[in-house]
Amino acid sequence: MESTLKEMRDGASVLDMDPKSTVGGGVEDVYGEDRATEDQLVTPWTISVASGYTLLRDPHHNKGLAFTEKERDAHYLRGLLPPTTISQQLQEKKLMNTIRQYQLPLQKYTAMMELEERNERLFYKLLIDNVEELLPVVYTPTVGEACQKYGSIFKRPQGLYISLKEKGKVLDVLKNWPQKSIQVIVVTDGERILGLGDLGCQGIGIPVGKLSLYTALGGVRPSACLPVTIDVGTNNEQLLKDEFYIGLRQRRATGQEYSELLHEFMTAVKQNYGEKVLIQFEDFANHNAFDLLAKYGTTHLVFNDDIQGTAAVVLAGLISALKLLGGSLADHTFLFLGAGEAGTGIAELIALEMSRRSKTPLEETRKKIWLTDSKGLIVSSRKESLQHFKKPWAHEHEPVKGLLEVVKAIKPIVLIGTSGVGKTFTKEVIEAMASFNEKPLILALSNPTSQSECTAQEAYTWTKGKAIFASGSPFDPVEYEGKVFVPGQSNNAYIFPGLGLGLVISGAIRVHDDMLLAAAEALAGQIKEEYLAKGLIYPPLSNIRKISVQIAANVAAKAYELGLATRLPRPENLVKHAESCMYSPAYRYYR
Ligand SMILES: NC(=O)c1ccc[n+]([C@@H]2O[C@H](COP(=O)([O-])OP(=O)(O)OC[C@H]3O[C@@H](n4cnc5c(N)ncnc54)[C@H](O)[C@@H]3O)[C@@H](O)[C@H]2O)c1
Repeated sequence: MESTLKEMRDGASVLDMDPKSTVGGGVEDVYGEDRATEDQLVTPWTISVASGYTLLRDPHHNKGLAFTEKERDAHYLRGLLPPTTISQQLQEKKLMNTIRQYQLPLQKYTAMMELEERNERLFYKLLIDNVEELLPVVYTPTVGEACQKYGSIFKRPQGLYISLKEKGKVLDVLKNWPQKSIQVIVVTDGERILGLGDLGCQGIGIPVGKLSLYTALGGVRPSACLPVTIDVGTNNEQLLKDEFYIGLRQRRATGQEYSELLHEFMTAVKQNYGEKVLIQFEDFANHNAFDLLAKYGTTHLVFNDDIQGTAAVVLAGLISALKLLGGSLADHTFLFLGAGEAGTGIAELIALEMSRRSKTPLEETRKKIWLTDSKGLIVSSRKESLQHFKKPWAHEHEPVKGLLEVVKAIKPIVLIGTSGVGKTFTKEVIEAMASFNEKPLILALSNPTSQSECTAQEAYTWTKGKAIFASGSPFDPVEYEGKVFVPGQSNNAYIFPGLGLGLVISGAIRVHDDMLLAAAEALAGQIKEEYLAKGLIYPPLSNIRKISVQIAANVAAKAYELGLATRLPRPENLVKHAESCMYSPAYRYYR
């Protein structure tokens, strides 16, 4: 153990250590806490053994009133806690009672963040057991408000801040992070936070939230997750004037200065953590997002959730919806409002799936898909002035402006909102969709709720109950003429945790489009007739850990098939293997 500790202190990768110390060749577990079964004793290692007051203030090992009598004796806790001993279940009950009493979502968010800083396992226990209730608290929509007000609610840094001040020293900054065996990094530059625009350094709330879902929904160990904000300034005037703003007080650096800092970060990550660390780009503005993905996609294990994760979750919903609509994807026409990262990313994956299934060239299958941006329908006469990622969608058609006119001209069966602008699916638009479709499929994907293109209530009432509806942020069930409609949540939270787990357990070194298709197919495979009967095109989020296992296994299988996996030999049963690698929040007993 002495030598292991020394290696940890020196930053040696766990992969360099005794191979028996890893879980079945899967997710590494430096502390051995997930390796032992729950009735075995484990040691609460930090760098030294934490005990007494320090142990109570160490969120990784603190159990509060759940410390047993024996542990209180062995770890110098006598007198530091009131005499009662309670179970993790009772702690969970108490905290859920408290959280439910808060009226404002932001109060619930703050309570959850404070819990994470106090008792990490209890935080994850709450999140996993109450996922449908707490996902909107730690993730969209509340995380959006938290980012907007981050300066005021900021208490302890929850991630790594890399600003222009750190240029030339990024590797040293990474070394300051206490955990050495990182497997997943979520990084943002804060320029396009949800549909809320440029929130600069305060965008850190998004990587923090996403990574808590990597653990809760995908089972990646919390200590293997690293949230990062790259701070190159902000163009948000309100934040620049806000005395509580926590970021650099300057306008955004662009061009060479921007790309040099990003490049230094990408290089340092690979140098410090190796080739198998997953870097998820999150909420970058589209003028950088596509270029970063293209630039680093061939040298790093990178993934853009807005472009690729959204695409996989929407494709999964569409594959499920075919059971209600009939026919194949290629038999239908799709229209997007919004031709940015999410819109073009989804469109491309749909076209790819159609192409693979019908053995038709991609250029042909793209013609079933139409996109609209702020200037109207994307058509060939606009091609010269279009951004590069919009060009493949410039089909032959006369120019059309206004969504209602576009809907009438294209007559899609699927209408997808990805513009980030709320209330754009008006009554007239939705009624038009219902006038020529028996079952129009309406996906209002923009986040948070305020930016949703329409509400679930509007979609069901304006189509007189004909619509199949899903949205990016959650909506409650709607009763229309005696029937209850349950809106699905088309959110990439269904995909990225399982996808990440699949990449980690296979030791994948690149993300390939076929892995996204594999993830989408695994998710679609989880939809049952009973859900479809209620109008749901996604399975309930309460099953998410099981869903993530299926996604991880499918993604890992694809990684092995493509020769991109490095954890050899390939485990025979990938579903069982994925399951066995997942983090459990149950308390461990300390010797
Ligand atoms: N549900 C999910 O899982 C999910 C995932 C990713 C993104 N999103 C949401 O999708 C939205 C867009 O994200 P993005 O990354 O694609 O942003 P983006 O900035 O890359 O793209 C926005 C697009 O909308 C267009 N647009 C803006 N105003 C418009 C208008 N009035 N009419 C028509 N088009 C307009 C822009 O020209 C651009 O093409 C955000 O609200 C984001 O939160 C949801």
